[in-house]
Order: sequence, then structure tokens, then C-alpha cells
Amino acid sequence: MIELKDVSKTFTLHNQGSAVIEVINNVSFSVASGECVALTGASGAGKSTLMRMIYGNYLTQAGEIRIGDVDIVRAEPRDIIKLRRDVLGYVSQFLRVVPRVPTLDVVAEPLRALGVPADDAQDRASALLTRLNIPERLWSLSPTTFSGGEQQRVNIARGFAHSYPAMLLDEPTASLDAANREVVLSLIEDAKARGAAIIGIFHDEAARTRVCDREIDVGRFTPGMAA
Ligand SMILES: Nc1ncnc2c1ncn2[C@@H]1O[C@H](COP(=O)(O)OP(=O)(O)OP(=O)(O)O)[C@@H](O)[C@H]1O
Repeated sequence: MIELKDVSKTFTLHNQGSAVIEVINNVSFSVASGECVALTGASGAGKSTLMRMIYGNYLTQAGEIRIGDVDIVRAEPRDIIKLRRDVLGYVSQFLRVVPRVPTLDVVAEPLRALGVPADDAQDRASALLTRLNIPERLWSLSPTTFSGGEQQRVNIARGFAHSYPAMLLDEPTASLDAANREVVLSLIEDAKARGAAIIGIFHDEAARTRVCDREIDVGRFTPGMAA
């Protein structure tokens, strides 16, 4: 479902004499449907950079990144937008939302974008918010004023609203209490069971061991960082 072939990335620092930093050198791996692969490696190894390249936020200088039949490296912006709507989900660490939109609509929005009727989308959003222990009295409010942990759970509910065939998870259990951490791990297990291909960054080692089938040590592909 997700396949990287000979992928490399450099950053050019235009404000520092155009210094070129090699971050990822020649990484290849694939993730099958129903599989969860963890990106590991020391701080600065390039885990988040690689995840942003797979999502198409960062340019990739060399190689192929295939999600289904789309090569993100060469895809047109409109094809990337379509891929993100239908196929590729991304749960970042932080919620970014349009102010004043109620929480229930924030969570239902990815389904509405796919043409799911409002009632069905809201039913799914309600079920997820309930499962993630967001009190119903908050659903009609914008999440912008919510606590950090509440915002993270709204973000996770939104990220899991649509059953994406491929998902990228950046520290989905960071700063959650034990009960909510458990809910998130079970959501990941459910997604795997329905056949999602997942790539995740988990500093929580127990969580990683539980839900991930394999680990890719990104440090092996970081010039100057190899052990
Ligand atoms: N936009 C950018 N411009 C220039 N350099 C960058 C940029 N983003 C990341 N880097 C550099 O790329 C390297 C990898 O960073 P990245 O954030 O991917 O590491 P990480 O493995 O996710 O680390 P952590 O576990 O600390 O989050 C770092 O040396 C960082 O300084």
C-alpha cells in the first residue's frame, strides 16, 4: 500500500549561505495493508521529515513514494489533495482548525468532504468523541479553547473519522492519560484489522511494541548519524 524506493532528501538553507544538509539518504521500504511500521531513531534522525515527505508536505529530491498507485514525489497538487481526502490520513501532534467551528463538525468534516450525509457523518463523529471521552457538553464548542489533551483527542477523532487505507501517525499517544492512551491504541488496532497500512512515530515504547509489526531505524539512512 505504501512503498518508498531509493528516497533521499536534502534541505538547502537559503538564509545561511545556501548550506545543504543531507537528511535522508536512500531509504527503501514498504508497508502492506493491515501492517503498522514504526519509524525509530535518535532525535534529529529525520523521522518527522520522512513522514512529511510521505504526506507530500516536504519536497523529495530523489526516489519514489507510492501510496496505492500515486507517486507523491511527482503527483500534481490536485492529485495530492484527492489522495489526502480519500486514501491517506495524517494525525499530527497538534490540532489545527478554523476558529468557531464546533467540535462535532471538526470531527465530521473529513467524512463530509467525501460526500457522506451530514447525519451519518455526525453519528460517526459522536461515536468517536464518546470513545475518546470528550464530554458531550463540549461538542458544540470550538476546540480552540480546549486543554492540550482534549485537543489531541479531537485531532485523533478527526483523523480516524474516515477509514483511510493508509495512515500516518505522529506521536498519537503523547501526553494522554492511561485510559485515553488505551482508546487510541485500540483505534489503531481496529484500523489495522480493517486493512489500513500505518506508519507511526511512537516515543512510547510499550505502545510501539503493542501495535507495530516492524521498526525502521531512520538513523541508518541519516548521513553522519549511522551507528
Ligand atoms: N524545514 C527544515 N529546514 C531545515 N532543516 C530541517 C527542517 N526540518 C528538519 N530539519 C533538520 O532535519 C533533521 C531531522 O529533523 P526531524 O525533525 O525530522 O527529526 P526527528 O527524527 O523527527 O527528531 P525528533 O525525535 O527530535 O522529533 C534535523 O537535523 C533538523 O534540524
